[in-house]
Amino acid sequence: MAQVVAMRSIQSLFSCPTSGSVQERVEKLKPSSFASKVLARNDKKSFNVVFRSSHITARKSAPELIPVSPEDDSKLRGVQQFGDTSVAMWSKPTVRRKTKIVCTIGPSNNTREMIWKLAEAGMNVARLNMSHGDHASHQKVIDLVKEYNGQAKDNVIAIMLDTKGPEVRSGDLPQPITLETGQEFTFTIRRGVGTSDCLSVNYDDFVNDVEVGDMLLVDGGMMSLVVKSKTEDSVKCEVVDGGELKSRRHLNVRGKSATLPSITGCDADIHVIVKIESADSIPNLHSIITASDGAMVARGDLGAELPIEEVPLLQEEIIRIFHSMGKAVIVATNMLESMIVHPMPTRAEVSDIAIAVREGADAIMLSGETAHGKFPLKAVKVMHTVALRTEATISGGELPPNLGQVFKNHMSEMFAYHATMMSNTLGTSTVVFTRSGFMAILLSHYRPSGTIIAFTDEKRIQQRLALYQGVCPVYMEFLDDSEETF
Ligand SMILES: Nc1ncnc2c1ncn2[C@@H]1O[C@H](COP(=O)(O)OP(=O)(O)O)[C@@H](O)[C@H]1O
Ligand SMILES: C=C(OP(=O)(O)O)C(=O)O
Repeated sequence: MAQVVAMRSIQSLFSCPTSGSVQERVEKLKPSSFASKVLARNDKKSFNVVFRSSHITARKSAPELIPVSPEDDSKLRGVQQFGDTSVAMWSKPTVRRKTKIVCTIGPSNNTREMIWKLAEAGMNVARLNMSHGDHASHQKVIDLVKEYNGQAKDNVIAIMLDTKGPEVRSGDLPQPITLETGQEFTFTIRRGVGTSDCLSVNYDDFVNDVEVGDMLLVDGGMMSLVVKSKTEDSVKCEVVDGGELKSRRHLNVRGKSATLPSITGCDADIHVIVKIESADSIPNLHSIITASDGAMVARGDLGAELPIEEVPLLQEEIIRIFHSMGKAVIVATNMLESMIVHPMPTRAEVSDIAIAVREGADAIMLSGETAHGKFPLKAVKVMHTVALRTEATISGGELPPNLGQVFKNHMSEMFAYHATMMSNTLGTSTVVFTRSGFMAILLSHYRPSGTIIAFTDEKRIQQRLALYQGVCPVYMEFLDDSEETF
C-alpha cells in the first residue's frame, strides 16, 4: 500500500513574516538586550510545552517536533522567522530539519546516556565503523539504539554499519608514536609489528602496489612519507610531513587506487550505501549507482587519491548524479573537525555544512567529532542549527530533471510529483502510507518544501527512512481496510 496525502501543517507558535532585507535580518540576529532576553526566556517556556505535547496521528495535523535541546529553542524561533522563503498560499511548511545527521559512535558516546542525548540533539543515524572497536562493543551500541527506538514514538534512529571494506590501514600501536620530518620509517606486511620505526599494514599486496618515489598519505595527508626502497615484505620511507601516528590509520598512495578486493555479494535484506572513496570509482559512478541504494562521499580518502581541489567538485557531482537517480547521498568527513578539540566550529566548517545542505545531500556526517571528540553533543547541535538555518533559505519547487525516468513506475512518479506540487502550493506537509518505503523515498526525491510524514507498518522500514531528506518516518499498524487505516 502506498498512499499520498497532502496535509496542512500546524503553524504552532511560529509567526511567518516575509523575508525582510539583509539589514533587517542582521538587526534581528544581534544579541538581545536585557529586556528582550527576559521575554525570550518566558517565551521559551510556552514554546517547549507546545512542542513536547504534540503527537503524531494519522488524522491529526503534523506535529512540530524538532530534535533540539531546550536552549536552542529561542534561536530556532529566529531561524524560522528569517527563513521564510515559502511560496505557499496558506502557510509556511514545517520547520523540522530535513537534512539528516549521521553520528559515528565511539568511545566518546557509546553509553546509554550519550545515545539518548545524541538522539534528542538531532542524531538520525548511528554509524558504527567496523574498522574500530570489537563486535561486542558494536553489539552493545546496536542494542542501545534498539532500546531507544523502542521507547521513542516518532524519533527513530537508523543504524549504519560501515564495514571493514577494501581499505589500507596501518596496524595497532601500544601508544601513539611521533614521526619526525626526515626520519626513516618502515611499513611491513608482516603482522603484529608496532615499534617506533616499523609498523604493520593490513594489506598483503601493499609492497607490490607502491613504487619508489610514491607519496604515502596517512589519514588523507595529515602526515606523509615518500617511498625510498622496497624489500619482499617491507616498504622503507622517509617522513616528509611528520606528526603523531596512532593505531589503525588510513594509508593512501597519492594519486593511486589500491587493487583491493571488494565485497561481491550480499544476501541480507539491508540497504547498501557505497562509499565513494577511490579515484577508480569516479568513472564507474553510473554502474555503482545501479548496484546501490545510496552513496557516501568519503572526502577523506577521495582527497588522498585525487587532488584535493577536486573534492568539492566531486561532492557536488556525486550529490547531483545520485539524487537525479533517486538515491540517497551522505556527505562525510571533517565537517566539524575542529570541534574534536574545540567547543566552537570554524566559520569555514559552518560554510561546509551549509554547502552540503544547499547541494541537496540527504545526510551530513560526523566522524571523530562524535566518536572520540570532546564535544559530541555540541557538534550535533551545531550541525542541526546550521542545517536548519540553511534549509530555511532554500525555496522548494525545483523538480529533478529526469521526471518519469528514474523509478520506472510512472503512476507512482505522477502521484509523487503532483503531491509535491500540491503541498508546495498549499504550504503543507505530505502524508504517505507505505509498506516498503518506496513511496516515501520517491517523495523525498522530489524535495517538497514541507515534511514528508511517512507512516509504515514495518519497524525496519521506519528505521531505514530515517536517512532520507525530509522524511519523518512513523510506525503504525495498518488495518486490512485502508479506509479504516487512514
Ligand atoms: N568503535 C570505535 N572504537 C574506538 N574508536 C573509534 C570507534 N569508532 C571511531 N573511533 C575513533 O574515532 C575516529 C574517527 O572515526 P572514523 O572517521 O569513523 O574513523 P577513521 O577515520 O579511522 O576511518 C577513529 O579514527 C577512531 O579513533
Ligand atoms: C568516510 C571516510 O572513511 P573513514 O571514516 O573510514 O575514514 C573518508 O575517507 O572520508
